[in-house]
This record gives sequence, structure tokens and C-alpha cells, in this order.
Amino acid sequence: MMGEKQLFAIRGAVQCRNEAADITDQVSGLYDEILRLNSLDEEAIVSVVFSVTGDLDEKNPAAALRQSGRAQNLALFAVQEARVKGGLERTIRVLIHCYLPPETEIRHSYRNGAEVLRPDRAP
Ligand SMILES: C=C(O[C@@H]1C=C(C(=O)O)C=C[C@H]1O)C(=O)O
Repeated sequence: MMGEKQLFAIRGAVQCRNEAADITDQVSGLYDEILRLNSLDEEAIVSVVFSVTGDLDEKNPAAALRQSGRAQNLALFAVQEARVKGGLERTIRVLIHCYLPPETEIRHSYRNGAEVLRPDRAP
């Protein structure tokens, strides 16, 4: 616990082209949207974990986020997503642990093609 705050986990996902610039744009856009939707300040984030499908090898999303100027003092991590037949291609997933007021209704973000993963979480 952190003061009056509670620990939460927020999910997101986005599809990208396998190009460094697009990976940076999509990861930054996803991160910014999660912070905006949840009124989340970077100081309240514990960690940011990415997974990447094996077909995205032009840029590490954790490095892309850091090099964009965001998340400078955060613990970032990136792993390869479990390879499953029929899985959505060119997808970056994110898991953010953070502290927010206990009454917060967390909002996840699936965008730019990744909405199909969790239509129940569509806006
Ligand atoms: C459906 C997703 O893809 C996969 C399936 C998940 C699930 O069933 O909860 C979670 C993460 C991914 O490994 C997703 O990213 O939400």
C-alpha cells in the first residue's frame, strides 16, 4: 500500500507495423492513453512490462518508451509473448502495476487492431 492508495494492474495492447518508428509511436500512444484514461501519474507506477509477438523485431518496446522521453525512472521490462497458433500478429501487450485511489474503476486500452483481443474492454 502507498498512503491511501491501492495497488492495481492495468492492461493494454496495440498492433504495430514492424518498423522502429511505428513501434515507438504505437507504444507511446498506448502508454499515454492508459495514463490519461486512469488519471495516472508516472510517480504512481510500480512497473511496466511489455510482451511482443515474435514478428516484431525492429525495436524493443521498453527501449522505445524510454527513448521517447517517457518513463525515465521506471522499471521497464520486455518479454516475448507466448507463441500460440492463430494468435494475433504484430502485437505489443502491456501490463502496468500502479497505485491509485481504492475507488478507482480501472480502464484498460486495446487499440489499433488489438481491440479484437478483448472486445469486452472496448470503450
Ligand atoms: C487476450 C489477450 O492475449 C493473451 C491472452 C490473455 C488472457 O486470456 O487473459 C492475456 C494475455 C495474452 O497472453 C490479451 O492480451 O488480453
